[in-house]
Order: sequence, then C-alpha cells, then structure tokens
Amino acid sequence: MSVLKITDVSKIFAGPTVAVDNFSLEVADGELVCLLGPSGSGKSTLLRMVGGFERPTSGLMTIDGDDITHLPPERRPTGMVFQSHALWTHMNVFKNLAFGLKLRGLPQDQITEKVEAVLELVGLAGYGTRGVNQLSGGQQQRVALARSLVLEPKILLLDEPFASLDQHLRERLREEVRDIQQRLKITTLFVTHGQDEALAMADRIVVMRDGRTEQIDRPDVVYREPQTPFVAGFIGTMNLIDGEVSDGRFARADFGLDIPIPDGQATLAIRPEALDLEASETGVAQVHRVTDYGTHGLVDLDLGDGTRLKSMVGHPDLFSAGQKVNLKPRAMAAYRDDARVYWS
Ligand SMILES: Nc1ncnc2c1ncn2[C@@H]1O[C@H](COP(=O)(O)OP(=O)(O)OP(=O)(O)O)[C@@H](O)[C@H]1O
Repeated sequence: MSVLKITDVSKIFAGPTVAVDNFSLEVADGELVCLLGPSGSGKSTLLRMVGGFERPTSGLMTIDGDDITHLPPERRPTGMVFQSHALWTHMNVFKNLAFGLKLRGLPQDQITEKVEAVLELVGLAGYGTRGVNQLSGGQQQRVALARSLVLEPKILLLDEPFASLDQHLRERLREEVRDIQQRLKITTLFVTHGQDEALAMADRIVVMRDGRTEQIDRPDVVYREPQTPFVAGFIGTMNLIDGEVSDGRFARADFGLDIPIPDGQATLAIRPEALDLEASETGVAQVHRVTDYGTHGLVDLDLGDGTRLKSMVGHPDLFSAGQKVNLKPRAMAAYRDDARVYWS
C-alpha cells in the first residue's frame, strides 16, 4: 500500500529553471526511499514540495489518499529534518522537543512522557536539560530527528541530515537512523548526494538527473544493473569506455569476448571488481599504478590512448607499473543512446 503518492509534479523557478520535471513516485508504508543525484538534480526541491516548503508548479501529491498538494507544512502529516538542524538555541533539549506538542495542546504529563520516550529512542535519555549549544554536532542532529519524530508524522523527510558531520559520525548515524526508522516502521523520504548513504540505508533508490527519474530500484539492483550510462557512472566506481562495436568485437581493445549487438557506437561499463587482469607481453593495456589497500589492490591501467581503467585485484604484488596486461571482464554492460543494450 502506498502512503505517499507523487503524480506528475513539476517545479519551475523564475529564470526559468525546471528544478523538478514531471516527477512521479509512490512510497509504500514503512519504506525508506532515497533521492540520490548530483547537485542541482532537484532532490531538495522535490522533498521541500512534499514537506510544503515549496509550491509545485503543477502535479498532485497525496498522503493516504488525501490531497496535500497545497497545504502549508503545519497541516501536513510530515516531519522534516534539515541539513542545518535549525534547533532553537535559546531553549534546552526538552523544550525544543516539547514545543510542537504544546502547540497541539497536549497536557504536560503526556508531553513529558513523549519527549522522554523519543530521547530514549535517539540515544539521548537524560539530555533534556542540556542547552542545544552544549551538544556535539551529532547529538544536535539526533535532537533534530527527535523533534520531528515526537510529533509522530506519517512521513519523515530527511534533507541531507548528516552532511555537516564527519565521515565516521555520518556512518554511525545512518545506521542509527535506519534502525530507528525500521523500529518505528515510519515511511521515510531521504535526500542525499552520497551514494554510500543511499546504498546502506534505502529500501529503494531514486536516481535523479535534471529533475527527472533516471532509475528507481533496490540498492543492489541499481548497483548491479544500472539502466543508463549516467547511473552506471554515478553509483560506485565504474569503468566507462566509449567506442565502436564491429562484428561483436569492441574495436578499441580486445576483451576476448563477443558483445552481441548491432555494429555501431557503444559505451561499455565494467566494474573494477569484475575486471580481471592477465599479464601478457602483448597485452592491450599497461599498468600505470598499483595501490595496495591491504584487503585488496587497485590497479590503474592505461589503454594506450590515455583512457584510464581500474581493476580490483586480490594480489596487488603480482602487478607493477609498466607491465602489459590483457583485460578479462567477468561482467559488463553496453549502452547505446542512453539505454542498456547488453549485459552479461
Ligand atoms: N528558490 C530557488 N529559486 C530559483 N532556482 C532554484 C531555487 N531552488 C532551487 N533552484 C534551482 O533548482 C535546481 C534544483 O535544485 P535543488 O536544490 O532541488 O537540487 P539538489 O539536487 O537538491 O542539489 P544539492 O544536492 O546541491 O542540494 C537547481 O538548478 C537550483 O539552482
């Protein structure tokens, strides 16, 4: 059952800039969907429209069947957490969380009960009397999350909530938020331009480009079966090589396998972990650099014309700069005119 339904929504800013272009999406009950895309692809604008902070130029949005397209934020069953948490620094943690409940006219004992429960949920039990400025960045972001959750929204909207935090804390918080989201089974729309975050947290990822959907799928599917060269290049590390295919063979480099598509231009996509190397004095590529990461190695290769490729290897000590190698892809995809025409 879908809770949130976005149908043909567009947002055109003066300029004109088409920030969101005829976008449709259904989010199921309890699902966490990540909007992932490069800067300017319209993620934040879309999220802000769902939260009521931006008015769509056209289109329809419903929550549980009710039209919310033109409702102000406070009349929607949504809770939004912003990148900069926007907590009230002149109030302590408890008051920050209690504020919205007070506006709703809840009695004090219920307010206290709900605030304490949500502080416990985000791992900040006992922090109620702390000033916001006496908290670390990560704790402040937990309070911001708690402030949304305490109002028990049907849909949680998160706009790059970890962007200002360091890598280590970001990884911890995304696990915590995912745990909380799953425990509460709260339907969540999450904006990020971090692919790791999307792959780690999402039930489904919407890859956005120029205000449109490039692909919607489960994280593993987006990673393994990117439908367009844009998605292939955007998610994870990918070797993308343009060239001609003729009689099933890639003209620029012999990969030793047939690519069964009609002759013509193609973009090949091969993951570094799917590109095996075989040392050979007549190899088609030359090793440029070998980096040993301990758990694995990364070999940078040159196809001879300046094209760089990467191969992930289990034994980096077998390779050295200047060495010639043959390329043995175990899996690849071929794209033509922005569509996937072959994959193995
Ligand atoms: N208030 C505004 N007025 C005019 N143009 C805007 C406004 N807000 C956003 N835009 C434009 O709309 C487009 C989409 O912006 P948006 O912020 O939604 O992208 P984003 O994918 O969230 O990017 P980022 O990851 O950098 O936050 C951009 O071209 C942006 O310049």
